[in-house]
Amino acid sequence: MPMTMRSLLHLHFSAPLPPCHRLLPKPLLIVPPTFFSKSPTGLPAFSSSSIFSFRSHCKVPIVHVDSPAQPRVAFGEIHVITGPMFAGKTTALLRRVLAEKNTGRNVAVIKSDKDTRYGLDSIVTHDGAKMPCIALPELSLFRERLGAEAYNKLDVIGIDEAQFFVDLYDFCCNAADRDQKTVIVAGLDGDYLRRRFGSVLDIIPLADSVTKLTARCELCGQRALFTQRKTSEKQTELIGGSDIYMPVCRQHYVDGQVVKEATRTILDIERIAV
Ligand SMILES: Nc1ncnc2c1ncn2[C@@H]1O[C@H](COP(=O)(O)OP(=O)(O)O)[C@@H](O)[C@H]1O
Ligand SMILES: Cc1cn([C@H]2C[C@H](O)[C@@H](COP(=O)(O)O)O2)c(=O)[nH]c1=O
Ligand SMILES: [Zn+2]
Repeated sequence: MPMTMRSLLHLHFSAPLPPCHRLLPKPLLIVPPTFFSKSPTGLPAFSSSSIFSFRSHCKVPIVHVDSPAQPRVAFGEIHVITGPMFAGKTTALLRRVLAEKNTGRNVAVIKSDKDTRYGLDSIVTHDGAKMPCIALPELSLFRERLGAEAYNKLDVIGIDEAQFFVDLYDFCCNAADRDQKTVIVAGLDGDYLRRRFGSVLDIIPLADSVTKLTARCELCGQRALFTQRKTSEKQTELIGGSDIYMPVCRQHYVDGQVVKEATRTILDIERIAV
């Protein structure tokens, strides 16, 4: 049964568009050639006059695809790499961006300017591997900092320390849905209390792929899923490396929390006793 014009338009416009699409240009109507050719019943799906009226009624650009098998790439991609500290997130990001660059694609890497551990002009792994990057307080400044012409030529955007970007969701949404970029995002899923960290978890529904990496537990060598803070600071954001944090398995995370609670209780008792 050939799709009728009304059902096609209903299908195309009935799905509610999520908020990030508010900035998008008018939606494209992508139709395969079969839409305007013979229908399975042998009757033309639409006569030439109805095509004209379809175009005049359909107030959105119509993009023909060459064939249903190879539609033109009209959208980008989002790939998320997450896990605890020392899991290899930056290493994986660096490798994927290099792989894209080696295929001739135009790449750029962004990191949060809050990450001052190794300077602001590169992303640096805990092993010391480096790649030039642009350090920003917010992702919305990227296009302006790079320049519109250079941005439009970009194929791949890498983002490191993604947990520090408050505008991660909208940036990724627009870069992939509107600007046809491949966005590769590396960031912590949880903070030292195993709570969601920034907006990394928010972009999971937008993602083509999600990779959760693990490190090695500093205390037993098992898979480390969590990051334990070794110091007593309580704020969520505290920049640092192995001086402040260590990756731990579930058992040693829980044990560590018990020790911290017991220590806190003893200190409170001593404080009261004085
Ligand atoms: N406990 C650990 N478990 C795993 N890797 C560790 C550990 N401590 C140090 N490393 C080193 O850290 C590297 C990962 O660094 P990096 O890619 O910057 O991780 P992330 O970005 O996830 O913090 C590993 O290749 C390894 O050499
Ligand atoms: C767990 C945790 C980490 N941070 C900071 C510490 C580092 O500067 C980065 C993570 O770096 P990496 O590339 O993943 O090694 O985040 C923080 O501010 N708060 C935390 O709870
Ligand atoms: Zn352990």
